[in-house]
Amino acid sequence: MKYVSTRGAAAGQPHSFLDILLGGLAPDGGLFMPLDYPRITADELRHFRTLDYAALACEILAKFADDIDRDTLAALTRRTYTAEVYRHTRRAGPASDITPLSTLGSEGGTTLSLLELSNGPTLAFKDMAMQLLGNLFEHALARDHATLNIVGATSGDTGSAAEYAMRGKRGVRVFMLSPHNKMSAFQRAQMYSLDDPNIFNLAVQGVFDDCQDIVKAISNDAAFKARHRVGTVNSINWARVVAQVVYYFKGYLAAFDDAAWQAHAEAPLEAMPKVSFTVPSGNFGNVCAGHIARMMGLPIARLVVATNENDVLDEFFRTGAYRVRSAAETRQTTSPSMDISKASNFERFVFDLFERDSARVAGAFEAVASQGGFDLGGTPEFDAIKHYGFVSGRSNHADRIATIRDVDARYRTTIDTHTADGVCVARRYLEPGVPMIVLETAQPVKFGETIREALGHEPDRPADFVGIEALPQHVTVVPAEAERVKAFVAEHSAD
Ligand SMILES: Cc1ncc(COP(=O)(O)O)c(C=O)c1O
Ligand SMILES: N[C@@H](CCOP(=O)(O)O)C(=O)O
Repeated sequence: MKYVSTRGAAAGQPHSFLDILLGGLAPDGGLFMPLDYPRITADELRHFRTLDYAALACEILAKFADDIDRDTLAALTRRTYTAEVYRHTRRAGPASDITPLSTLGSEGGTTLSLLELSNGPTLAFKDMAMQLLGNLFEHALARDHATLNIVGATSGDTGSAAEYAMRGKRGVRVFMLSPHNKMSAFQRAQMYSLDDPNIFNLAVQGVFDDCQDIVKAISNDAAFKARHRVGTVNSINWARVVAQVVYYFKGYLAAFDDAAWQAHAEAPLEAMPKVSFTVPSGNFGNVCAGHIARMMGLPIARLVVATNENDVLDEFFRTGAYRVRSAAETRQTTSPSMDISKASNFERFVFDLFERDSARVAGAFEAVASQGGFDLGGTPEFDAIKHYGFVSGRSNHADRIATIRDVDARYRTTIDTHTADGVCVARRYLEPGVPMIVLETAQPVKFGETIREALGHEPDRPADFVGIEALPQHVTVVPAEAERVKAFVAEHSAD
């Protein structure tokens, strides 16, 4: 499989998977995308049902990473997706399911379920891809005898997932930018209490988008990037997205019982039953993976993009206007990891929507940089969005509180604030006979303040996180200036 930039001008393209594994943006400022999508067959889908998570991940990754030999890939996925690593499961299924599908109940003539993606070391869906990335990076660096300085941005969960995945890894240093004082107390403690010598936390005086802009500025500085061997772990990195594709397949495979599979034992892909997914969204990385799964042929009816009060994406899918917000307009909410007003991966979807016309994509994102957005309202592209299954909705603090209370009362299940945004919006799109799967993106303990407000008690806390907020914290506060961050990286980078 070869990869090209969404903006079309990346030198030396197309590239292989290993070529683009460690980097971030393409050299022309675009994002890497596969030249085309590998398509699955109905028989393949039926075969996937016999596989455990590690084997399923190997099958799907092999379609995108054909420059890693199959045995190595199998060993890497087997080492990553273990019951020991994804051990924080609370409700359904054995831990070895890795991402159990947990049925809430029947609503609107269908089944409403949660796909548990937060059972890994840091209790958020980021662990699903990040643990694999840690092992892939180790493989690539060992091959090249190289070192890597990872510069990343987080609104709360990517940071801890990356740091837990990379801590102690030889030749790797992590410089993680987070918005100063804008994450939950638990999220801050998770990141800042690490004292591994290869981990550096930088609290940026700004919002998440400022952190992300700095990461992109560094990624766009080819000389700095090369001199300090800068890599990235945000979802601008293609490997992050592709690792997230796997659990859409897993969710689909778990959504139907044996009788339904038997009834479709000979059915072609078009006749297989469909599911819908609702995805709490901010940077568009998670739902972008759903889009890719759908483009590969996974029978998905709807991809529901759920936002919080920071509703840039909801506005786009309702009206066609993509209008990014300034730092001052970005709200600090109780689903803080989604407090994002410039969604990095949205460009990947626009690339498909514009039928891979990279000049048009470049023009649209130049308009984002110079005029703050673009408007597809009333154009054929806006009409075409429905063919991709996308719909959207937003929720707010009151909705989150009401949804957390309702799910707790009806189903004896405590959900986190981001998953609550998802459940709230999913309920607007239930269709009889089409199972609705909401991606559970974090565990409630990460947002204890809001859970207390909603339920009047503390969420359950895994034993390994008891007392974490009281540990000493290690963080350097910096202004939202790329040059200041570069100077810090240059001073502390791995040789
Ligand atoms: C808990 C949680 N939910 C949802 C999101 C939004 O996901 P994405 O940025 O991939 O759209 C994030 C951050 O990415 C998150 O940490
Ligand atoms: N919500 C994320 C923001 C970064 O998203 P990413 O998927 O691009 O890494 C976070 O929790 O940090």
